[in-house]
Amino acid sequence: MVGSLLASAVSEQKCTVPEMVAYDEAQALLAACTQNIPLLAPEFVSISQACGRVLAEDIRAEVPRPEADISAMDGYAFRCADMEKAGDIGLPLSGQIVAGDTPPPLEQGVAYSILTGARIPAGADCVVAQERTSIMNGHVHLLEQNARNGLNIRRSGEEFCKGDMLLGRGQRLDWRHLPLLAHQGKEQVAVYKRPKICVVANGAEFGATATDCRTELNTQLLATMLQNEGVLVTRCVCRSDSEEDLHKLLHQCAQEADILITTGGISVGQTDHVLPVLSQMGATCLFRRVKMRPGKPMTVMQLGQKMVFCLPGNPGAAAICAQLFVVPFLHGLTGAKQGENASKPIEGKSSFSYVAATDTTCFLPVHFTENRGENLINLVRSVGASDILCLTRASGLLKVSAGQSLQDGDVCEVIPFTV
Ligand SMILES: Nc1nc2c(c(=O)[nH]1)N[C@H]1C(S)=C(S)[C@@H](COP(=O)(O)OP(=O)(O)OC[C@H]3O[C@@H](n4cnc5c(N)ncnc54)[C@H](O)[C@@H]3O)O[C@H]1N2
Ligand code: MOO
Repeated sequence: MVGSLLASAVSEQKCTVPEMVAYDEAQALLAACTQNIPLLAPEFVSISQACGRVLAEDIRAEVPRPEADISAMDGYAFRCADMEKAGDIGLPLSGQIVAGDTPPPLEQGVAYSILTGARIPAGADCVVAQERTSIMNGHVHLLEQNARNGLNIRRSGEEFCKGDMLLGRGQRLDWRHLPLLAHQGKEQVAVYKRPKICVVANGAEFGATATDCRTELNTQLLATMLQNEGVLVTRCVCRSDSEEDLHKLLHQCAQEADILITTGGISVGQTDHVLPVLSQMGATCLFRRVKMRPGKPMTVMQLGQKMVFCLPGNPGAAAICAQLFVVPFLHGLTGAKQGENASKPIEGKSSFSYVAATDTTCFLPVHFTENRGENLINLVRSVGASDILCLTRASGLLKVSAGQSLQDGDVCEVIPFTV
């Protein structure tokens, strides 16, 4: 489905781009490509199914909140002027209002008992909390002279009025948004359709018969990361180094998915078949290899009308490339608001120095500590692109552009991980 939406973006992109692109250039190529992709089609889902989905419509209030003037306390509703006039005698209690009642107007010179959330009767202008009163001979007396107009009354529309914008198109829905939709009496809401993504790993080291067997990690890592973005993900592993097996699997995945994500098998080794197989299948390159670390082999292709993200096999590099390239692409596709979805950079002060090579943009795993009100950015120990431990110790990535030298004390921005 995304496939057809990608049609206009595919254009005549052959491998005319340079062999290896600078990081910013790779991002620009992808952003330009994303811009040409129309947003996904909307569909209606029930509110109970809407969590994690991206709104495809603006939601304006049709019903204000509170819906009417209501009491903020369990207590007594009356007219201030009546209470003042009654003095020591107090006001006779002549009714009880609970939440859900539509009370009759307040008669002259009386008080009603009222519960929190119940509608204020017409004519009452004050509610005094129960514990600030005493009842004697069926009359309400104030313990303090604190009654005033509007006391403990929540006015209709004080939270929002009819016509106010509640949620904007592109908002990713979570538990915070659902009460607003329910309040507006919505049973169904328009959300963008979810693209189907297939994550494909490969390598003989994941086969049961391998003598030096390894645990396949990346499909779990990537599927979980991307599911958090509200897409539908399936996982596949080619557990051999056979080009044929890989071809079969990728062909099958391409039939079923809107977007393909491969991991591993894209470097220059004899068993790195992913790119030749995709080329055989007719895929063309948006860019091939990026001047970045980790993630140098990162490649993006287009297979007919489908995007193919070829991530490195090293798990740390795969995770970082998915955060930097795939997640923002998905946000663009679903119209999800970047800021709302945790891609907003966080500012801090570096507690270390680092010099990036002249031709390589570096992404460093970092975490924050607080020091005298300042956000300090600390380098997390990492042994390189295969490191999965450092991901759990880091809260995001510090970008040091090619040729840049970062000084201890420099103010910079961290790209937080989406979690
Ligand atoms: N001669 C060169 N060798 C390498 C280069 C290079 O430029 N020239 N680049 C290095 C860089 S940088 C990276 S990153 C890796 C990427 O290679 P691949 O993407 O082809 O990945 P693989 O070789 O298949 O695997 C690398 C490493 O990661 C492990 N791996 C792979 N997939 C998974 C998975 N799904 N779950 C867990 N672990 C996985 C694999 O077992 C290897 O240990 O190439 C360098 N080499
Ligand atoms: O660039 Mo690779 O992803 O460093 O190991």
